[in-house]
Amino acid sequence: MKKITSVLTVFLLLITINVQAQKPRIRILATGGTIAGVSKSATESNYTAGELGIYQLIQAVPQIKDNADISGEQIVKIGSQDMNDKVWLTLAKRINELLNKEGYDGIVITHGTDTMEETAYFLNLTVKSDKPVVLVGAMRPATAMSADGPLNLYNAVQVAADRNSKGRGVMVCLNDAVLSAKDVTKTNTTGVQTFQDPNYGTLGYLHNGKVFFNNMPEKKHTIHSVFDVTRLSQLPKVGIVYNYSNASALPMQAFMQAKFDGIVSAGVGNGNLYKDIFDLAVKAQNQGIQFVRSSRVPTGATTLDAEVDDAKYHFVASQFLNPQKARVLLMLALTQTKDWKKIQEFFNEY
Ligand SMILES: NC(=O)CC[C@H](N)C(=O)O
Repeated sequence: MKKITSVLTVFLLLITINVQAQKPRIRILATGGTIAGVSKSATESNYTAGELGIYQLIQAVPQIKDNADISGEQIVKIGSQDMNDKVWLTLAKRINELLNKEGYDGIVITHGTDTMEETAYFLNLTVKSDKPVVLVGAMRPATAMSADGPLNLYNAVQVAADRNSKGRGVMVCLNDAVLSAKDVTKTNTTGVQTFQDPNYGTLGYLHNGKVFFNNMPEKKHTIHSVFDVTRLSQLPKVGIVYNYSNASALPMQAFMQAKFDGIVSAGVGNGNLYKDIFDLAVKAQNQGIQFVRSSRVPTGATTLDAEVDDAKYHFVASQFLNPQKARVLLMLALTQTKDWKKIQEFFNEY
């Protein structure tokens, strides 16, 4: 009996050692951006985004293999100013396969910073897993003096490999900060500290490659999201119109003529509209084009029924979503319903 117990103990010990030795399997999906950018010199500020491939990026930071089993694949090689619905659908579907069918433990996406917040929010609503998905980029090209890409990539892998990252939705990791896809925004055109959450602060931060979390996102995301793009090959068409003094209503007219499915307004103040845009918004809504009020102001919510009577016109208020993220949620909402009340509920919940 004693013999059986000791054999069993050794066996269990071996299993434990083996489990501990297994590093989390992290897949890096590369899309381009400055993190893969190349310049003629180390000090020049003009460069071409997205030049380096995924294997060069992985080779440049061998330390990412210390705590994770790393593999990579190239999805596209673009500056993120050219990001589009097709790449979003490819990314969402591929991530769902990798996490739910191929047994990966986490995903890192290298991405240009210009539209990173939009891709992050789209994935936050369409990834069907609570495993970590982390977007990372850089503000200085790979060839620059003090390039920020290598440390950002190392940090992003640490976040994707950390057990405590689970259930926090899609995250953005740059400059030692971990930010929520829903609330993060690019705040500076050139500085390495560009990504901020001006309303709620960070989800966490990194120090010496260790992740420390201090917040959990409250709004619905990933496994709690009703949006499913598995069978979609395109998304509803939604455009954004900008409000300003003496604003032209021509962009509004163009979207209506082109029969867009929805229009988001980057309003002034609490989502207010220039009068010509307001008149067309009422018409658009009556024609079945859903109108969402957001704001060009970087902080605070666009609230329901402030100066505009949303209930009367069946407009939707974007709450804390900026215009570019309100566009993402409206596109996904329109895949489910055309009912403005239901769409407003989505904007309250997500
Ligand atoms: N810092 C950057 O990544 C900007 C490069 C490029 N415009 C992009 O968004 O991909």
